[in-house]
Amino acid sequence: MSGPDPAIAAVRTAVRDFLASAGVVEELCVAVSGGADSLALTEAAAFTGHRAGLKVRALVVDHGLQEGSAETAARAANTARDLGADTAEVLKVRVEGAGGPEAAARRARYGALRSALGDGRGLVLLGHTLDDQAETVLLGLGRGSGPRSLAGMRPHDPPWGRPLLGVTRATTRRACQALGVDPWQDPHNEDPRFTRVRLRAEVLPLLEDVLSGGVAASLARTAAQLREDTEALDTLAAEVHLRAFTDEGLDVAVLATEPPALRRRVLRRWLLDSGVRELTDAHLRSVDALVGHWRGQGGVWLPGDLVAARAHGRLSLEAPQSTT
Ligand SMILES: Nc1ncnc2c1ncn2[C@@H]1O[C@H](COP(=O)(O)OP(=O)(O)OP(=O)(O)O)[C@@H](O)[C@H]1O
Repeated sequence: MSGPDPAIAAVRTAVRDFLASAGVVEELCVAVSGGADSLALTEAAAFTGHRAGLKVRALVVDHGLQEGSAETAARAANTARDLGADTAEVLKVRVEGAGGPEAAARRARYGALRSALGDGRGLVLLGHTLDDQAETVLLGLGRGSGPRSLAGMRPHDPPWGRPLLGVTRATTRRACQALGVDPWQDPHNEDPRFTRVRLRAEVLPLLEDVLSGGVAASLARTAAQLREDTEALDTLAAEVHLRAFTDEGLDVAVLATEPPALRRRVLRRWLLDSGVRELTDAHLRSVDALVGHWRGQGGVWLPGDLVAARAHGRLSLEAPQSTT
């Protein structure tokens, strides 16, 4: 008796392993764009989910941005049902707000997917692959991002789940072929005006050639290693935060004895939790200088209209003094 096609089996195994390590899942959803990644994922989620007694809901977001988007979404929903999803819904969203159409679409998409999920312990599976992870890491390296960005996307990031971070895009394409489905090709994925498209089409193939292959897997491995390091450092930083915390602000004496890398993690968490938005590395280093390079300097202005200042051995965060 022959088993399933190897590509289908590889995707199913990835989903099975992911679900086995996900803890209790009460509701299993799959975010379906209609592309090869999310269709292969849908089949594997239905196959694995049904064996675990779970119903599988396919969620397709229609951003309404491209002509014929409603038909594309309806087709994706139908294919998801054909592949075994128990239900398939199209979520129509309005794309608006700051940051350009890509960012606005992303916000609307994740907002709609989150709202579609019930209150229980539900998961929305996303079809990001090993290649997506490699592109994220490479992009981050080129832009000088910190280890948090280079750690890439997390497989378990409730309510999001990414079971395919160890599966290549070529495998999901082969799985779709073996399943007899014709995935939707997003025209944006061919458009060289997008940095990510050029990275995918030009930079990664060249790197693969120069380094004799295996680059995408290596980049994904680097991300996984950095993720472990980042999580360990975050745990240590949370302990320092607890020791430094007082009602009047953070105790400088506690922070000053810590290595800068740990100190900046404490300060980052403190600033983000206090409402600072779009914190850059330069901001963070200026706040850190209030501890590590103290020469009586004034407060640091931060996005979100807040000022971090040092007084009486404490760091505090306040609204700026009005000058009128
Ligand atoms: N229109 C959509 N409806 C439902 N899910 C979607 C849609 N578009 C993307 N997704 C989900 O997100 C996954 C990643 O998609 P894609 O790589 O196109 O997104 P991205 O914009 O590159 O990444 P990110 O979602 O991290 O911004 C898909 O495999 C799918 O699970």
